Amino acid sequence: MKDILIVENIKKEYGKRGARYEALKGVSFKINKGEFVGIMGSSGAGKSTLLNIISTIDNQSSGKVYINNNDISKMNQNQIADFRRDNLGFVFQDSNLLETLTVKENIMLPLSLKNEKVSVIESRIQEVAKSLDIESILNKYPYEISGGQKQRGAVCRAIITKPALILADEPTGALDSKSARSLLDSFSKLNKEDESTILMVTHDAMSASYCNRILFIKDGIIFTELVKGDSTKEFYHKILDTVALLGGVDKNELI
Ligand SMILES: Nc1ncnc2c1ncn2[C@@H]1O[C@H](COP(=O)(O)OP(=O)(O)OP(=O)(O)O)[C@@H](O)[C@H]1O
Repeated sequence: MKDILIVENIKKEYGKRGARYEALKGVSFKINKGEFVGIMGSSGAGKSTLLNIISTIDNQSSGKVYINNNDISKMNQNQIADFRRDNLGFVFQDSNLLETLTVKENIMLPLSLKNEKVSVIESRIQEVAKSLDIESILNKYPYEISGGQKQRGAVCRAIITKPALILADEPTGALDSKSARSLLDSFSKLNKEDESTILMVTHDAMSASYCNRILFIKDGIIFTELVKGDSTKEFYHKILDTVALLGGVDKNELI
């Protein structure tokens, strides 16, 4: 099985001497091609810090990150920008679609920046729009469509380059539950049918239950890991129990 992501003993310190804070205290894990992995943990546990390092947006204090066999700490700023564009797809809580461009223009942006041929761009847009069921809104502007449709547009933009790894930070955080489920169904479909590898940070147990595996972070370390078995319902309840154990949420509030 090919490792798409290898995180080796990552540590991250913030602040200067005398006021140092260690946000990550030695985090190690691997993600195989075709896995859909969730990261959970209470506020301040270090999830965003970890995702920012894997995203190449921030640097670790020590440790290694390999994405698709590349040691990202060895790259200069130009190489990192190209690497990010070619290998990573990002989906955030807000779609971040550019308001002055149509949905289609937003989605094609990463390929336009690569000077890809128009015919290639056109056929790839049709492919991703069909897969995310947004063919009918391609010519609309972001202000003309719903939050769920915007997020599906953002996913199309993230996958148009066929990235090795999709990084999603609370992608359903701003959606109602129906739109959230529809987006998560799309992630599952991409994962199962295209073997897309997805790493998703979420606070939400329902969203997490779509993953194959969850890493729980507490105080800068991986506290535990849950692997999905045959039953999604059982997995969901185990997630709730673990979240309660971590002290993040009262289990009874979530049911
Ligand atoms: N730039 C920074 N300077 C100093 N401390 C920071 C910085 N960024 C994060 N921290 C600290 O590092 C710890 C981990 O923060 P991080 O944002 O990774 O947590 P998180 O798990 O993503 O939390 P949340 O779920 O609330 O977003 C926190 O204690 C935070 O205060």
